[in-house]
Amino acid sequence: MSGRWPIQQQSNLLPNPALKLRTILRSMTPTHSAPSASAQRGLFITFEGIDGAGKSSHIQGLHDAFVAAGRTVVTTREPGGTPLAEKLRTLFLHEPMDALTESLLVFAGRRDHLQQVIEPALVRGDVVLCDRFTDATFAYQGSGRGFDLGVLSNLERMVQSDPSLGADFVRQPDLTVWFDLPTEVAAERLAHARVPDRFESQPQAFFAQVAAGYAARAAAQPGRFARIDSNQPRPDVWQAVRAAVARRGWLAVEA
Ligand SMILES: Nc1ncnc2c1ncn2[C@@H]1O[C@H](COP(=O)(O)OP(=O)(O)OP(=O)(O)O)[C@@H](O)[C@H]1O
Ligand SMILES: Cc1cn([C@H]2C[C@H](O)[C@@H](COP(=O)(O)O)O2)c(=O)[nH]c1=O
Repeated sequence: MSGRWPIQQQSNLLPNPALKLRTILRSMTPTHSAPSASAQRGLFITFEGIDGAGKSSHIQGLHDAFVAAGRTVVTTREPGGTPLAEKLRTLFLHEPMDALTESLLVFAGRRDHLQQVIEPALVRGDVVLCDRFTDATFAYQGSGRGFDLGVLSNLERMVQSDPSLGADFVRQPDLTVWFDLPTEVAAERLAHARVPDRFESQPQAFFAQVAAGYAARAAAQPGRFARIDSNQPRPDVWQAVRAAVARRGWLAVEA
């Protein structure tokens, strides 16, 4: 796959610090398109699913489609998205820790990411495409690790609040594209893909719990979620992703 996001994904495997820094900074740099005629509302779109569900190429595809439609796009990821949060990501993915520590690390990075990257981009009217966000914390730490969902809800409210946007404001994605794939298919795909990190090396039973966590979040907020059947050839998955965005009027329907 071409473009900058895959370069950043590979940074986990590459110990070269200069390359890592370069790829992180790239992720924070908006891709500018031709100026549009009128100011547009910012859009916050997140991408979720168990490891190996196949998000990556479609994030790049949506990036290209929004730029072609005249939008400025920021492509980013969690854990990560800022220099501080990328440092936390490295610890998160590679150091042993319990579920509370995982949750605190990921929400600390999220706070920085929101303040430094996501909220400013939305104020500018950009499209923010974020590979994973808080639904991943509920799915992985909550459902996967069995960590207290009430504590996660409190952290979500605290970290995603912004008093300048209202006393009760809690930032949520405008759309969450959920790539749903049977755990055995994801395991098969990952077996051929890369060296596994701390999460990717978990057994299928863990991913079954994570998948149940995503299903519960989607059932609780059906308007925000678009479930994509990822157990199809890549072009069909792409059509479904594009249609989910087009249905909301944010991209034209593809001919
Ligand atoms: N529709 C598909 N059919 C077959 N293989 C696919 C499909 N989509 C992606 N893959 C392959 O599955 C593997 C995982 O895909 P990808 O890295 O895009 O998943 P991901 O959801 O971004 O994973 P992670 O969240 O773990 O980074 C890759 O080797 C990719 O080439
Ligand atoms: C945001 C977030 C992520 N995780 C897990 C999910 C994945 O296994 C990794 C991130 O790797 P990716 O290849 O970039 O998808 O981290 C999590 O456990 N909790 C979270 O909040």
